[in-house]
Amino acid sequence: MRVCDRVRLSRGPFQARPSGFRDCDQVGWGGRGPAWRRDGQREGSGCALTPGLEGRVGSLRPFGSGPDDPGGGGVAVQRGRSPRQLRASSEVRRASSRSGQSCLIQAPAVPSAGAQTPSPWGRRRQSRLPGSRIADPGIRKKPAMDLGDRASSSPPPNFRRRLHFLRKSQGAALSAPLVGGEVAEPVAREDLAADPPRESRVEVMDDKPGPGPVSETSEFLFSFGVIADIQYADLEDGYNFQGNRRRYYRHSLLHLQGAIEHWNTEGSPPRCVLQLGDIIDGYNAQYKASEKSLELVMNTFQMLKVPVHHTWGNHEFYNFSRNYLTNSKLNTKFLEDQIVHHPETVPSENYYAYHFVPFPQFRFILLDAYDLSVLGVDQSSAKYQQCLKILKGHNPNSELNSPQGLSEPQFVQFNGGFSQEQLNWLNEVLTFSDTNQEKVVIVSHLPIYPEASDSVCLAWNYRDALAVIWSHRCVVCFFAGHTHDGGYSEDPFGVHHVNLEGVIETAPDSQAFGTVYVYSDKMMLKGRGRVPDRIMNYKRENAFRC
Ligand SMILES: Nc1ncnc2c1ncn2[C@@H]1O[C@H](COP(=O)(O)OP(=O)(O)O)[C@@H](O)[C@H]1O
Repeated sequence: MRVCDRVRLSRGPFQARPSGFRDCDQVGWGGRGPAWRRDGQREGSGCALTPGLEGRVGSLRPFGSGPDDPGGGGVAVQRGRSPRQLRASSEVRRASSRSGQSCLIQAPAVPSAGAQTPSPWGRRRQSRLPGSRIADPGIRKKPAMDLGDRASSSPPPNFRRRLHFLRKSQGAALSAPLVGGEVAEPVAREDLAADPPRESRVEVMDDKPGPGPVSETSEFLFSFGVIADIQYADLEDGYNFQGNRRRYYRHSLLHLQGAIEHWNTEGSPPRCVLQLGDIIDGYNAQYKASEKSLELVMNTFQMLKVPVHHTWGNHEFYNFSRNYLTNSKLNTKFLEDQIVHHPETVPSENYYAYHFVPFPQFRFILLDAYDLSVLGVDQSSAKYQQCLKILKGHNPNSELNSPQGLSEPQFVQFNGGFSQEQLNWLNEVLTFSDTNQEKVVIVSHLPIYPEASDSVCLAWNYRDALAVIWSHRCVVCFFAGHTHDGGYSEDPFGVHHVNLEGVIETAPDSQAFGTVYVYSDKMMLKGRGRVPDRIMNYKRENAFRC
C-alpha cells in the first residue's frame, strides 16, 4: 500500500483523543444511484461520484458538522488526484442497496481486503451481493464538498513522526505494531495463549472445500458463535420492503435451534455466542405478540450451553421501548468485564454497551448503534427531539424510512448512531486494550464500513466510529448484522468488517450462522449455509506497507 501524500484528520466536536492516526491512501464510500420503486419503475438518475472523491482534495464529509450533530471525527484522505485518476485507479464495484437503489462504491486504490487476503477455502469471496441491481454506468459528478475549518485541522499527535517513520520504512515489511508513533515490541505469541487448547484444527463443512493447512506456528485459542437477524414471528412467509427477498418468519426459529444444536455439540465448545440483533420481527408488535415471541426465542436460547451476548437492532425497538429492553433478558450487560482501577472503561447507563473478555488478551466490545435514534425513546424526551432533528437535518423525505434522494442514504429512521459519550468510552476501552496488547472484536447491529455494507444500512455516524477504531491498533474485526445479504471487507487499517447474513432471509434448506475460530495469528470464520468462510489475519502492519 502506498503511503498517501498527505493525510488530514478532520476534527469536529469529537472529543476522544486518538492515540495515533494511521495513514491511508484512499477510502471509498458508498454513492447513490437510481432508485427502483416497488412497481419496477426507475426514479432518479445515474450514480453520483462518491462524495469527496470528485475534487482534487479527497474528502469525507465529517458527520457532526452542525451544532446538533454528534461526533465529527471524520477523516479526509488522498490529495492531488483528479476524479479521472481516481476513477481510473479505483476499482469500481457495484453493490446492491436494500432500498432498491443501486450504488457504486469506490474501492480504495490500495489492494482491497478481498485481493490481499487469499480466500481460505480457495474461492475469492466478495461483498458483492446476489440479486444486486446494476447501477447506471453514467457517473454524475457532484461539486466537491467544503471541508471548512475541518480541512485545516491540525494532524493528530505524533502524526509527523509516524509519517516520517512510514516513509523511511517504504518497501520494508513492518512486523512491529506502532504505539503512539513509536515502534513497539511485537506481541509475543505466548502472551496471547494463556491456556489455549493445544489443537490447530478447523471443522470443514461438507459443501465447502477445506481451508488448507493451518500454519504450524498458528495456535488455536478459542472460538465463538455468531448469528444475526433471526426476526422470528409466528407468521406466514413474507417479503422485504422491496418485495424481492423472501422472509421465513416461522422457520427462523428452527434455524436458531439448528445453530444452537451445532454449537452445543462442537468438539471444542465456543466460549460464547454473539447475537447481532433483530431477534424478533417488528410485525410482532402489530399482532401484540412481542412478549410471547421474545419468550419463545429466549427459551430456545436457553438450550445453549454457553453465554449469549444480545445486541439490539431496530426490530427490538419496534417491539419494545429502551426502558423495557434495559430490564429484559435481552440486556446481557451483567456479563461485562470490569477493569479494576480503570473507571474510564466503565460504560455509562445512557447507552447499552459493554465489554467482556472471553479469553485472556481478547476483549469483545458490544456497541449500541441506536444510542442516537428516534426508535424506542419517549417522543416527549429531549433525546428524541435531538435525534429527530439530526435525522430530519439529513433526510427531508416525509417518509423518514426512505433514503430516496439522499446523498447520505444511511440517514433513515431504521438506522441510528453512536453518541459522543459512547464514542469517548469506546476510545477509552481501545486505549486500554492497546496498552495491554489485547486483540479486540467489536459487535454492533449496524455496520460501519461502506465497502462491506449496503450504504443504506450504515450507522448514521459510521465515520466517527471508524475514526475512533482507526486510531487504535487493537481492533481485529467488526461484526454487524442488519443487511441480511451479508458482506465483507478488510479496511485499509487491517480491520475486518463482517456483515453476517440474516437468518430471516435464509431458506429452510440452508443455514445462516458461523463459528469463529481464534488463533494466535488470525481468526477464521467458519460459515454455515449461506455464511461464507473467512480468514481474518492480524495484519495491521499492512496498512503501513507501500
Ligand atoms: N425504502 C424504504 N422506504 C420506506 N420505508 C422503508 C424502506 N425500506 C424499509 N422501510 C421500512 O422500514 C422498516 C424497516 O425495514 P425492514 O426491511 O423491515 O428492516 P430490517 O432490514 O431491519 O428487517 C419497515 O417498516 C419498512 O417498511
